Amino acid sequence: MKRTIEIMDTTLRDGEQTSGVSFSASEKLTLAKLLLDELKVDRIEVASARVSEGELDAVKQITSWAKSQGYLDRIEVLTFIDGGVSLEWMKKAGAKVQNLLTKGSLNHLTHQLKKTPEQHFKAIAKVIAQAKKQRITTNVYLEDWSNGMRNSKKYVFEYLDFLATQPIKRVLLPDTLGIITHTETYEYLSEIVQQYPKMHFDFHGHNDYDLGVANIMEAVKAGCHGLHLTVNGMGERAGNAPMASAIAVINDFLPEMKINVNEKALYKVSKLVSAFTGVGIPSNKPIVGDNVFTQTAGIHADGDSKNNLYFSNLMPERFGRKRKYALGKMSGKANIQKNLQELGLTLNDDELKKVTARIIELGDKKERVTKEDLPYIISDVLDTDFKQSVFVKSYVLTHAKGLQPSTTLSMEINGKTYEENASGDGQYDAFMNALHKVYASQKKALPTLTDYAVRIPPGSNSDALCETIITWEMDGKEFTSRGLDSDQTVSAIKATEKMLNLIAP
Ligand SMILES: CC(=O)SCCNC(=O)CCNC(=O)[C@H](O)C(C)(C)COP(=O)(O)OP(=O)(O)OC[C@H]1O[C@@H](n2cnc3c(N)ncnc32)[C@H](O)[C@@H]1OP(=O)(O)O
Repeated sequence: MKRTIEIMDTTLRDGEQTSGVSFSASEKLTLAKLLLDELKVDRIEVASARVSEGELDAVKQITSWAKSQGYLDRIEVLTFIDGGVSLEWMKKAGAKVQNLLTKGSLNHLTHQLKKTPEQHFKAIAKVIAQAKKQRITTNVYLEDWSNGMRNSKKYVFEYLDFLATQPIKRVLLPDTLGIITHTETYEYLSEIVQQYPKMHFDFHGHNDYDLGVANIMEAVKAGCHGLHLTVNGMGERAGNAPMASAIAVINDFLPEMKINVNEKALYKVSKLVSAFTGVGIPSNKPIVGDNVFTQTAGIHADGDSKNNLYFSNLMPERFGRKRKYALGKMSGKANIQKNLQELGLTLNDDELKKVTARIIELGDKKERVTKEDLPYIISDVLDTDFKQSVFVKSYVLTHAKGLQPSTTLSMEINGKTYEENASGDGQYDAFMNALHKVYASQKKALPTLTDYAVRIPPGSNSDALCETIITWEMDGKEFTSRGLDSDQTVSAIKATEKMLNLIAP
């Protein structure tokens, strides 16, 4: 029978300890719903007690929603040994599970709390008893436990002996500074799990040596019952073990384990956390990075069409994503064919060679080429019949202090001229609102904008040029268009004009 591993997400507590990150109450509530209902993690840690009024409000909103869903026992708050102050805070917040922060190393106990083990255990027993009286469940963190195992093992086991006598639900073992190797993780946890077979142990890994995922894997093998993870590996310093990679590793390499997490929701949650925190996802971040399902080299693209030679278990569709084929100087015919197929275009061998040569030439100049540029390149290289049918003819963009930005827009579509005005939250938003009016007047739908990135193009030799790359979605298909101009809004409008021509009948 498979052994179930509980997944506790701590993006909203430990993840928020990323320098410069602060979630608003409504963002915390939105993420709490997504984490429990769509990603289907078992538990979430949502805040540390006592932090601020804003945190209190956020936890109140989450507990009130969770209560209505019957989820209160899945919402956890980190608390302190403070004579009941944290418990009072929890009561106000309506939370029912505390993760009590205690000292897992003699070093921390002696130098930070300046207590003896006996004094510490007595104070902890008091908080646990108080919590029990208030019907609050207690889990206990042994902060700096990994250092404790290295330097004060006798203390750790004395402490665990004491905890075994206490009415607690789980023992939470953090590698607080991310200092242990995968071998130590396995060794320390095996010893503990075997010595206390009736207790539940969670492992909480940090990523300071980039060993977060390796360590959670060993923790599971050693018999741990739960893992703490954060979306995108958010967290203090180098962050925590990242959710997406950890889930894929458990599913693919530990088939005797069962987890409830829904792989298909990993990408969506990752994007939302990135949007709320303003912390970008590195393009090579496993599972969720922009580039991780893109084949760049011509040989790889070719092999994909020949018995799926370059496919692995890590299929993009598992995570709600799609394989892409990059265009640039490392492209061969196969990359271009794959992109043409998606656009519904066909070229003969000779044409394909010419287009490939042009794309390599553009790549050599460090130009970014997207699938959506192909019709323009083909038309240019082969002097063929890609006729632009949609033109942004002219526009006025206004931006004045104290007034909403607005746009007056004139478009030509299949030879007919349309004019509209609209306001918006920014100049581009106003432009899009005017565009929507033009298309609505013809009963035509526009794609949804799903991503918008602005950068200085590499190799442009001028910081006055700016490139806007917009990702769109329509009828389940995702596509990207690109515009280049010295003005940011104009570059976005150029990218939008390209998109309009691609969807034009
Ligand atoms: C494993 C982790 O990631 S732990 C993360 C825990 N969460 C947080 O720290 C949340 C953010 N922190 C805060 O908002 C604040 O630090 C608060 C509200 C918790 C406390 O603020 P302050 O009262 O100003 O104290 P300060 O931040 O200086 O914390 C140090 C005090 O906490 C004490 N302390 C350390 N660990 C604990 C503990 N487990 N339980 C109780 N007190 C503790 C220290 O001994 C020190 O006390 P002292 O001033 O008497 O020497």
